[in-house]
Amino acid sequence: MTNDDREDARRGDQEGARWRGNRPAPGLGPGLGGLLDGLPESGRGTRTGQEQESRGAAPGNPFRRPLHEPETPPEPPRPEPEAAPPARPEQSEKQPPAPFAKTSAPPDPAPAAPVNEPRFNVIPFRGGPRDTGAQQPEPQQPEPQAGQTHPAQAGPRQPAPADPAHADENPITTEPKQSDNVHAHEAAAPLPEPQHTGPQQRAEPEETQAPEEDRPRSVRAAPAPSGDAWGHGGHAFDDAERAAVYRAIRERRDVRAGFRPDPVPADVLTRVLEAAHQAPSVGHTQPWDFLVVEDRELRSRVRDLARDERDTRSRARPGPRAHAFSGLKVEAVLESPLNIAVTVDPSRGAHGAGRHSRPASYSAALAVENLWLAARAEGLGVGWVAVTDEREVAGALELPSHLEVVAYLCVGYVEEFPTEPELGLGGWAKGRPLSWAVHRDRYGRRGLPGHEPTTLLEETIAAIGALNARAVEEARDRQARMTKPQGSLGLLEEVSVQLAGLAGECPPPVPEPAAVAVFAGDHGVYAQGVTSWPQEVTAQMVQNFLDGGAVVNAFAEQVGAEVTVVDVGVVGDLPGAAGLLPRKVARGTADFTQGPAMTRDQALQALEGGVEVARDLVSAGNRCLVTGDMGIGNTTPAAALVCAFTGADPSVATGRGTGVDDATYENKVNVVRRALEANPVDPEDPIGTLAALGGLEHAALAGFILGGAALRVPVLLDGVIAGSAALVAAAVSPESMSACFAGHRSAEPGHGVALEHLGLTPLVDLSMRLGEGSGALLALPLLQGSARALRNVATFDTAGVSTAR
Ligand SMILES: O=C(O)c1ccc[n+]([C@@H]2O[C@H](COP(=O)([O-])O)[C@@H](O)[C@H]2O)c1
Ligand SMILES: Cc1cc2nc[nH]c2cc1C
Repeated sequence: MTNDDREDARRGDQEGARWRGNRPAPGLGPGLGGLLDGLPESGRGTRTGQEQESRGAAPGNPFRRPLHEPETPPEPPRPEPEAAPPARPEQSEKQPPAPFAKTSAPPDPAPAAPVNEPRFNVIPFRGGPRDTGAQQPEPQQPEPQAGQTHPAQAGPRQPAPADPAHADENPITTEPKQSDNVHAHEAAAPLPEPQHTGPQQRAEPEETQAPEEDRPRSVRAAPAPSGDAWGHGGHAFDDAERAAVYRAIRERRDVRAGFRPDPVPADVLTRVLEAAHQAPSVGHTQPWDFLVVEDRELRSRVRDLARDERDTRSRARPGPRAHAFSGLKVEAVLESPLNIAVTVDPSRGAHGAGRHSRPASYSAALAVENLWLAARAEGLGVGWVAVTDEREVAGALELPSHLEVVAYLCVGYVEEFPTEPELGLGGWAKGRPLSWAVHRDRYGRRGLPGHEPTTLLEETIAAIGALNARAVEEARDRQARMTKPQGSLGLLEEVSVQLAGLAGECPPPVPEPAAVAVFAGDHGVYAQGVTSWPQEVTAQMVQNFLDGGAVVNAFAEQVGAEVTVVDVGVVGDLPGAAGLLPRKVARGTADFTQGPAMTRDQALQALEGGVEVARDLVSAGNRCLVTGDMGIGNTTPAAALVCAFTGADPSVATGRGTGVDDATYENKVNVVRRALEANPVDPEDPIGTLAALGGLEHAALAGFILGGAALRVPVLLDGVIAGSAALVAAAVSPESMSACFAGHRSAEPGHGVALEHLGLTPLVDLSMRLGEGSGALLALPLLQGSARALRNVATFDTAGVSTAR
């Protein structure tokens, strides 16, 4: 085969070129241009008619087939076809079709579609897309007049009206979407706004209430969407009381600093303790005790324990996390006027109802929450010192040996209550929207009350949008004004522009901290002799990752990234360990030379598993997601996916993986060819194709990419396994590529084919072929450097440097 023949097989295919037309048009710098070009000046986004179509029920929609179809069992194994001879160009008429080569004509020029901005379910960055026009500022609420209820006390907000600009964007659910800039949890509870004045105008106790028409207007039942505002049965609190309850819940904070030394009056403290003591307890055992600690000597002991523990843990954390951890304040133990240790006696009421199944600490935790809410209502701050080992605290407090410490709390009046949870303000973690946590009837059927349940995948795809045009423009403009010759940062300039467009702000946040997720799975095609390594190496390497002994650990440590390993399909059992997410969908895939590798449901489960991992890592405060993989034999399904999605011939897309001899390589090419023949794929069904030809880690990686894109967090791709998963993600949602950066180009030839097809330019090209996330982690500082340059480098005007003549 000549080079020209190869080129023909890979690229000359007209149909392949047509499918490529479905992705954003290339045009900017090498590779990245495809993602950034075509952003209309109007800043109304890039969604083409065709892309719109791909979200709806129109022809060309990858979801013409429902995502969750009734399961049909894979066909029974077919007799093994005769081994095909090695691929030769003259046999091209026998080659399997390139299904995704046939799907689409080139997109129409971008019409004035809405700007794609963070929206429903997107966790906005702090200081995020506000200035892009993407997020409308909260309407200014007038300060309450005397006797009026402040809007902040008014209970959960009404659902925001659907944003007409996006009203048609989710063809899968029929429910109106919530406004982009409203967190689902903020808009969730449909309480009517209070109509009355203040807590002093309380409703009469229930039994003495006047007839409705005789009550003051302020406490009359407000018309409510369902039932009356007094609640069905008339037992609800009045509006002001409910608002107060919800306010205490909403404004409770874990206060770490800013305690005032003023003493807490005895009556106030007693009320707060009384509230704690009224907590529900399993079997009404009330297993708690409250040790009020004012003695400075005792408190100093606990403070020292907390400080030592914090410093030890901070040293064990990767770079940016260590910094954040070392900033955790423990001084509140002494700054606050008193501490309360909530203890539990596990032996109390051991024969009580329900105690066999619920440990006493459950009840004590409820007492802590009651205490916390009552304290908030009294204007008292509470900080839970959670960094310490509770047994050591018990020792420091000289507790009787049958008692355990459930919580150690700092209590006192405070300078202020933080507006948001402090860990959120410090970039440690972001709250999960309520809609992520509510399932209907069956786990996975997500939907808030009153909304049609949807799947995680549908919701994720609906949330993905293109780059923010205004931020892209600002970043380009700034690049041109920075104190350097234009273009001198090469590809990094476009990388920074893409980061800005993704974040919806210029300069964009530096993508740190980063987390690498290594998705691990095994493969039925292993039986076809496609690799020279034993299958058990997958599980053994997972253990190595968890023990910190692999290349991914070394490279992750270097760049301060956290390593998470996700078992989506390892054959063997993996013992539970910190850093391992057990998300096994199956014990490996089926042999795809005999039929589909996975059922559709398995592929969907793995995809959604990947989305969840992305969500959780971003909720944990990560600002960059790095892909990793582990799976003996997984370069074979990767090659098959590359062939299916790009039209490349197996002889072009297949490589030697971990390293195989010539005979094994010939066989591997043949196996890929047979797999494509055994699984005729529907060009309009990318998920069916994934199920037929992919692996569980490929599916999870595709979900991980989609999940990152929906949250507008950069996804740094590793090698050929990630590249093949990105082909799936792009077929499902072309705009998801706006979040993707190719960390490196692997030596595996299918990776180059995939990257070219996707229009991604690798940041590093070191002939590596390890996987695990190794190549992407080496590229992480480049991604971060591009954002740092845009943030930190002075412009010609501010630095007083002359521009070129
Ligand atoms: O990332 C790549 O491009 C890459 C290229 C070759 C091999 N690998 C890794 O090697 C394993 C699969 O190789 P193989 O030969 O068993 O298919 C799997 O664990 C991959 O992470 C990874
Ligand atoms: C040892 C080994 C380490 C790996 N890391 C990723 N894939 C791998 C494959 C093998 C065989």
